[in-house]
Amino acid sequence: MTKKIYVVGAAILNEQHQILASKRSDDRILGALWEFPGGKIEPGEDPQTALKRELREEFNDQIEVGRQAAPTAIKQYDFGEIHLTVYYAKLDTHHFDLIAHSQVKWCDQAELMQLHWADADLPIAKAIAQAELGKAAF
Ligand SMILES: Nc1nc2c([nH]c(=O)n2[C@H]2C[C@H](O)[C@@H](COP(=O)(O)OP(=O)(O)OP(=O)(O)O)O2)c(=O)[nH]1
Repeated sequence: MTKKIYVVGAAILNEQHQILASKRSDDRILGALWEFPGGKIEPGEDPQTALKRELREEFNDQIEVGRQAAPTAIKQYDFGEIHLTVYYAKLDTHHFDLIAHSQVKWCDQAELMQLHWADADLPIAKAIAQAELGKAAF
C-alpha cells in the first residue's frame, strides 16, 4: 500500500501582501524546486503545531498560523503519496536562517506563477495567486 505522507506548508504573507516562496536545497528530495516552507506532521501533532515547529527548525523563525490557503493537494511519488496542506502565516521574527533551503523570495501574486514549483504545490500556488490576499491577512 502507498505510504501516505502528511505535510504542512506555510504561505507566509508580509504587509505588502507578498508571499514567501522557498527553494529546496539541491541535495534534498525534490531538490531545487520551489515550495512552501514546512514539513511532515509528526505522530500526535496537529498541523499548526507541526508548521510552527518546522519553521523554527528550517528558518529559526516564529510564526502565527492563519487559515488554510487552498484545498489539500495530493501527489503520488515512488516514495509515497504526499498530502500537502498550506496555511497562511505571518512572521513574528525575521531570521531566515537557510537550513534546508538555498533561497527564499518574496513574490507578488503574478510572480508566484513564474516559479518552478514542486508538483503538489502548483495548484495551491495558483489558488493563492488568484486569492484576495487582503482577506487572508490576519
Ligand atoms: N516542506 C514541504 N514539503 C513539500 C512541499 N511540497 C511537497 O511535495 N513536499 C514534499 C517534499 C518531501 O517529500 C515532503 C516533506 O518533507 P520535508 O523533507 O520537507 O520535511 P521534514 O523536514 O519533515 O522531513 P525530513 O527532512 O525530516 O525527512 O513533502 C512543500 O510545499 N513544502
